[in-house]
Amino acid sequence: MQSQRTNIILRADNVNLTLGGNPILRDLSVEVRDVVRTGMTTGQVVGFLGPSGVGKTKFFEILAGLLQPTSGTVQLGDPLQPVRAGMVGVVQQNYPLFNHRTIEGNLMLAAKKRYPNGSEAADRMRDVMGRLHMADKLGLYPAQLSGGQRQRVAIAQQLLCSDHFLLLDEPFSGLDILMIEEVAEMIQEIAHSHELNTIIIVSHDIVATASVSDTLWLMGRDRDTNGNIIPGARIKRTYDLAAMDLCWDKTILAKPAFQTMVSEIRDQFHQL
Ligand SMILES: Nc1ncnc2c1ncn2[C@@H]1O[C@H](COP(=O)(O)OP(=O)(O)OP(=O)(O)O)[C@@H](O)[C@H]1O
Repeated sequence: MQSQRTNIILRADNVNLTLGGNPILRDLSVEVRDVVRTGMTTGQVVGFLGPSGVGKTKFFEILAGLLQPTSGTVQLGDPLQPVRAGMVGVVQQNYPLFNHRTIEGNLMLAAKKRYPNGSEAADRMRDVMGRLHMADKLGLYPAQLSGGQRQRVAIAQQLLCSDHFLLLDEPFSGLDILMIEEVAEMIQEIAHSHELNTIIIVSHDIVATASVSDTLWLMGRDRDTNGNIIPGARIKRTYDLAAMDLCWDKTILAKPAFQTMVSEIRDQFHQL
């Protein structure tokens, strides 16, 4: 399908992070451009892959404005502006919800931060929950939901109080195959509900992540001429799945080019 990448809507420039004297991220630069398809609203989905301990979470926190890098900048939006905490919704794995409040009560707390007018907050909350096929769960308590349903509520919470950008930490972990498909569909649905919507997924599940992404970032470290690791991770490789015609279509999972890419990524993990 014909697509184009236009304005930059997220940009990290020469991000460095040193913790306890150890370089964790080194001169890390990356950008996300608005993907445009004629006659369609197309958001962006970036899959962010890398071996355990390489620095994904730290970069994730910097992208969300939750951690200040040692040097470098992150800008996002259209027009670009320096990231501040709250601009990016972060959905962590443990989906923190207040157990003594109903789902509606939990979500109204988030919605009122952004929409001080109670009836507007309630309208936005019902709209978001409707889009996530959860409108009938508003009266329940968190303990009455399944893990997947709690995840949806956590996503709804972030959609209500942030601006187009969502970071999902391990959205597929602990889910069975049917739930993975359902979450993948939901991610695409949210992404494509607004042109600027951009979802960044950090995950160890290469296939599920690649199946929903239009871009993949591979994070890793360089090696010197003797093969020793140079401390500090960078984005080692970017796959443009839109240009490779490997996105927005469930049938890509069966395409030989998709399978070749997945095994290439698996092989690269040993070097990253
Ligand atoms: N406060 C700290 N001081 C020093 N080093 C730290 C600190 N916090 C994290 N690190 C180191 O930073 C590196 C990157 O950690 P990070 O949590 O970002 O990795 P990750 O890629 O998200 O790993 P995983 O996939 O296992 O969650 C790790 O090697 C970790 O030991």
